[in-house]
Amino acid sequence: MASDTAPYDAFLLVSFGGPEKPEDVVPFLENVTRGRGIPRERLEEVGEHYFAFGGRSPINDQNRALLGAIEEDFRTSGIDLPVYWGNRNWDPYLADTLRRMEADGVKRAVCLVTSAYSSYSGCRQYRENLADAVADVGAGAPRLDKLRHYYNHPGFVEPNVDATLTALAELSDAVRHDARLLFVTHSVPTLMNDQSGRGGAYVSQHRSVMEEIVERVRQETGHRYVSELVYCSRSGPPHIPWLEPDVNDRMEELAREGTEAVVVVPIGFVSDHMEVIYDLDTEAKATAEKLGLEFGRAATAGLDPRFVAMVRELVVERAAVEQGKDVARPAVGSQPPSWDVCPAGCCANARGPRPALCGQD
Ligand SMILES: CC1=C(CCC(=O)O)c2cc3nc(cc4[nH]c(cc5[nH]c(cc1n2)c(C)c5CCC(=O)O)c(CCC(=O)O)c4C)C(CCC(=O)O)=C3C
Ligand SMILES: [Fe+2]
Repeated sequence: MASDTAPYDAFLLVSFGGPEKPEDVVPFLENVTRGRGIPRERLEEVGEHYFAFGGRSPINDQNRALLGAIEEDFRTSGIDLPVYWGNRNWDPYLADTLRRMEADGVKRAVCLVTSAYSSYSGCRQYRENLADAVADVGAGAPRLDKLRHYYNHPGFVEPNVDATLTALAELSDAVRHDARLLFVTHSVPTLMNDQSGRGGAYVSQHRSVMEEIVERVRQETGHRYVSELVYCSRSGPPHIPWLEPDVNDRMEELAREGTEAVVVVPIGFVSDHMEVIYDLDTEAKATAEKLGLEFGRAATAGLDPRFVAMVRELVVERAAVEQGKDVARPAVGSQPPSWDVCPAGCCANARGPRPALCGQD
């Protein structure tokens, strides 16, 4: 039987990677920040976040679980594609995974990266990592296509809507109605936002997800919650502007203005990365306690079956495109479905052009 995922003969999950034991932490941070100009004090501080969790990031286990769920979903949907996983910053490294794919006879794979939005860090840098890994492996490396951005796919947005509703329901009745929704994502340099997508896409994509969730929560609850986009994990030297406000700073202001409860909704993250379990569940929660704010945290998409099914739907959609067929491209909110092949110049590398796959340049 011809598979509806031709021309692909494998699926590749592409992610960030994280340390798994205390001895991994410093070499991991060196991998992440090589040539990125991150001050030493920031590195020491972030190292402490990892040490506080036993030197183990949750991200690799989350990717193993996601890959397992995708494999199972493929199997029950009659899709016969082997699944692979490779990282930018830690074992299993992309080049090692590509070597294994070559040895298994894989010729052409479709890739999902674990960043949903456009930015250099979340898109082009992965495209550069794929180019580097292919160059490393040589002529026998599989050909790679990257799935479109999925921040506005219903399979990503709907789990976030339900998670917001659940977190709101868990607040006490007295404060729920006037609770502030704080949609949280990873801060990036303002220049990186300016250069994201065809310009400013990082923030505008997050805003469209936030507005869609707020509207759907209104449809369910009859109340339009006052909402805003805030940031976590600011890094870099202090003289370089990054997206603001920081979630903690904003909670300070809100508490002073009389807000009694906040729900943080980490739409910038697909699972409970270190930024979620440290910056939100540990640091922001402590800030809320100090300020006397009631605090809720919405779950990330994680292993939600709709999110897992989205991966399959995107694979089938892209295969149909490659077969020359017309396809429906599900997308919710104010933004159209994203491109399959990144346009020239999108998510530019502020340090200058480098070889990248899956785009026009
Ligand atoms: C947009 C974005 C995402 C996408 C959202 C997504 O993919 O989910 C993301 C993901 C991640 N970032 C992660 C960790 C780190 N990011 C760092 C540094 C930086 N991130 C940046 C941006 C982003 N990062 C930037 C502009 C820097 C400055 C250095 C540079 O310009 O490249 C540093 C260095 C120390 C520090 O500076 O904080 C670390 C340790 C982890 C793993 C977490 C875990 O272990 O669970 C993940 C998934
Ligand atoms: Fe990061």
